[in-house]
Amino acid sequence: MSRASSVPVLTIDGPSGSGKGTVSRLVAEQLGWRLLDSGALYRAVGYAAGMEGLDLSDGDAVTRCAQSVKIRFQPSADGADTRILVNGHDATDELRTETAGAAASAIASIPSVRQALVDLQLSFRKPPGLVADGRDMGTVIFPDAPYKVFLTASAAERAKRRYKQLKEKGLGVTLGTLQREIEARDERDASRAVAPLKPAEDALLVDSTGMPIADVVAKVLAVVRP
Ligand SMILES: Nc1ncnc2c1ncn2[C@@H]1O[C@H](COP(=O)(O)OP(=O)(O)O)[C@@H](O)[C@H]1O
Ligand SMILES: Nc1ccn([C@H]2C[C@H](O)[C@@H](COP(=O)(O)OP(=O)(O)O)O2)c(=O)n1
Repeated sequence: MSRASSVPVLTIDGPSGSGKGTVSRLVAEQLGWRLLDSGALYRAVGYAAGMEGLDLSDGDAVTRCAQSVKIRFQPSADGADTRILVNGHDATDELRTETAGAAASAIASIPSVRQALVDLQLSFRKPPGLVADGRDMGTVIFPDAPYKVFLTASAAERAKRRYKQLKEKGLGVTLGTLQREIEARDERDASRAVAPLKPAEDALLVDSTGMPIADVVAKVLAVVRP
């Protein structure tokens, strides 16, 4: 799937709440590499399909939406925050909700939707390098990446992290519901026929349960700079 390229890629795949987004951003900053948040693309398609009033299980309609949607990552002037524009609308806050995560997971199981996002993802591979965060970065999109990590943590810890994160954003959630939602999403992402959530054979497995973020970042950076 990926075209031959000499530009290095570090892939960071794993389940929801394992810390992929946080670790990818910090590692990309340290390396001075670009960042691909592939989950945001699936979230944006789910969101755009919802805005169009589409039935998320209507594969043809959602695929047309994925082929035509305009997604733009717009970094703030100081680079500390990135806004995500979907068809010109700043949808950053809506995209972070668990509802958007569940919609993303649902449309992500449609093979033609995944296919519609391939070229866009490959286009992020530019010098000096790319850190790619998702579910199938090391297995499907960048199988030739020289550096691959699969980041996990226990479901209980991932739910607690997400609970804290959403609470801080003022979103009303309960820990029990969140853990059930996370487990349901893991199950769907891991059991789908195309590009399921699973470690690449050549990925380093990192279990971040009980591990401070700085230690995870150091471990992942060491994959690129031993
Ligand atoms: N090792 C860690 N220890 C404690 N909290 C963490 C750790 N890694 C990430 N977090 C926190 O967990 C939440 C979810 O992390 P995030 O990077 O969004 O995960 P993912 O992208 O895998 O869903 C964030 O609030 C983040 O700060
Ligand atoms: N490369 C990817 C990235 C995300 N997805 C799907 C499956 C995920 O449940 C949703 C949302 O992904 P995202 O990485 O934003 O979610 P988390 O931050 O891990 O909760 O999108 C995918 O199928 N393939």
